[in-house]
Amino acid sequence: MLAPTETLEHLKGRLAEAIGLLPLRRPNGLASLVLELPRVPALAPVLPGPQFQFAHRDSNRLHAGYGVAAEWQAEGPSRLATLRGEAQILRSEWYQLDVDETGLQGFAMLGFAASPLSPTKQGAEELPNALLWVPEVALHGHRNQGALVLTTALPTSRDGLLNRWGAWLDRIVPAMTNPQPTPPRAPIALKRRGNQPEIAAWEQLVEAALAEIAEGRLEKTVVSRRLRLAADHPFQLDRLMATLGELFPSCQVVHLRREETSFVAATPERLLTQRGDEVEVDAIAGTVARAADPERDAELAEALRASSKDRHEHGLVIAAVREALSHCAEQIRVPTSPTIMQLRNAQHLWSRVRAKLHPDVDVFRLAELLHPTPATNGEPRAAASAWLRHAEPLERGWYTGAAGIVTPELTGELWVLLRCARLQEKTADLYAGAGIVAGSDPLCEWQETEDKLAAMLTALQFA
Ligand SMILES: C=C(O[C@@H]1C=C(C(=O)O)C=C[C@H]1O)C(=O)O
Repeated sequence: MLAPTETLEHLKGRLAEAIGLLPLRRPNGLASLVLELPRVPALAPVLPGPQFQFAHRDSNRLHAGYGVAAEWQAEGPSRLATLRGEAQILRSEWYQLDVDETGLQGFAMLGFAASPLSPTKQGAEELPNALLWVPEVALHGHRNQGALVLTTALPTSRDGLLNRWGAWLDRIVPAMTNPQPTPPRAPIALKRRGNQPEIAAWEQLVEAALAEIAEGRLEKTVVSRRLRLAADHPFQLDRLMATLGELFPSCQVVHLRREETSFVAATPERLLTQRGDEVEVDAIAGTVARAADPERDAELAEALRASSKDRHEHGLVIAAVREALSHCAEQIRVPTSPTIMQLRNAQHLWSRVRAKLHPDVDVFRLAELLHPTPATNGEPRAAASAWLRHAEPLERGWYTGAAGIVTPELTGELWVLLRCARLQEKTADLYAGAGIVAGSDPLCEWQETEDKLAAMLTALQFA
């Protein structure tokens, strides 16, 4: 195996050899150079500046990006259509040079806030409403194979590019070989700095949702809350990412950062995975806690499986996913009954829905059709969005939005942004929600959000 300095020299050598093969004088578009890595880290290093990371421990997949080679932002009801238009142009103008024949290529990050409309309440994001982002450096790892993908906007000069990309390699390659950060031995004390809404206002919010349901205007809605935590030292992002990966190996661990604020999640829920003409969607709704005692834990799971309220809540998500897919796919397959997804702090009813896509359906179209599902918004969709916009006292920002990876062919995988926090120095804002249907109890739903918040809260104690 190559030592870190040898890896750096090797990659710089490959860069110097290959740079002359790139069409740097083209008047527009992007050029990417794919360089094979002899060793792939489980996690991408956290560096200063704009970056994103998606790490999934169980499937050994890592996608990360640093710097901005190109980006497009959009807002409003046609935000995904706008970004699709940009991506279609990009697709025809993106040159990829895979000198090491890795079969890997550059990719973009697509992400968007819960609502396409501009914020009306306090606590707005630093992230734009919707963003398509091609990083200057991408790190791609799957099992033992990995690559660094360097990307530039065209036209550009050979010498300037050699310097820029060389400097990126100097920053990233040594950082990639750093040992995994060690978490503190004992959990750090975090102070609770208040909820939005507090419990009394939450009860009123749930009662108001139940009244909408009783009057037939809504069938389901998902109300959410924010918990502010304070630490006595700035959170360590690299430690947090490592801890989330360890605690939630089946979840997608996400980090998004443009400026000062880091958005971090460990989400169990995929909005969609598109592979060739196949699409997979997670329907996850219906939740109970975990119990330390295995017998009690199994009883809880059984009660969830048998609960008609939770099955109804779950069924609404399946019906909406089915309806969304009927516009772009056929052979929609839904399991006859949901299985139980067990996470450290909660267990959910889960159905994996699959379908065969019509030709020319891309990830933007799928996101537009599927998001938001009743798992995070409600049913009917438009009525639930409108009701939440006026009734929910917090700005969700990217919580319950989605983010993931888009390939140059415009396929990809997007994750619903749940079990997440916005971090700024020593402050963390955590978000969680609960689905309300007829029969929901406000205090049980509050407890459910506590269980969901516990995911990020536990991890933050080791950051
Ligand atoms: C809204 C959240 O989770 C969603 C709501 C669920 C429910 O109400 O049972 C379960 C999983 C998620 O789809 C959250 O984690 O904040």
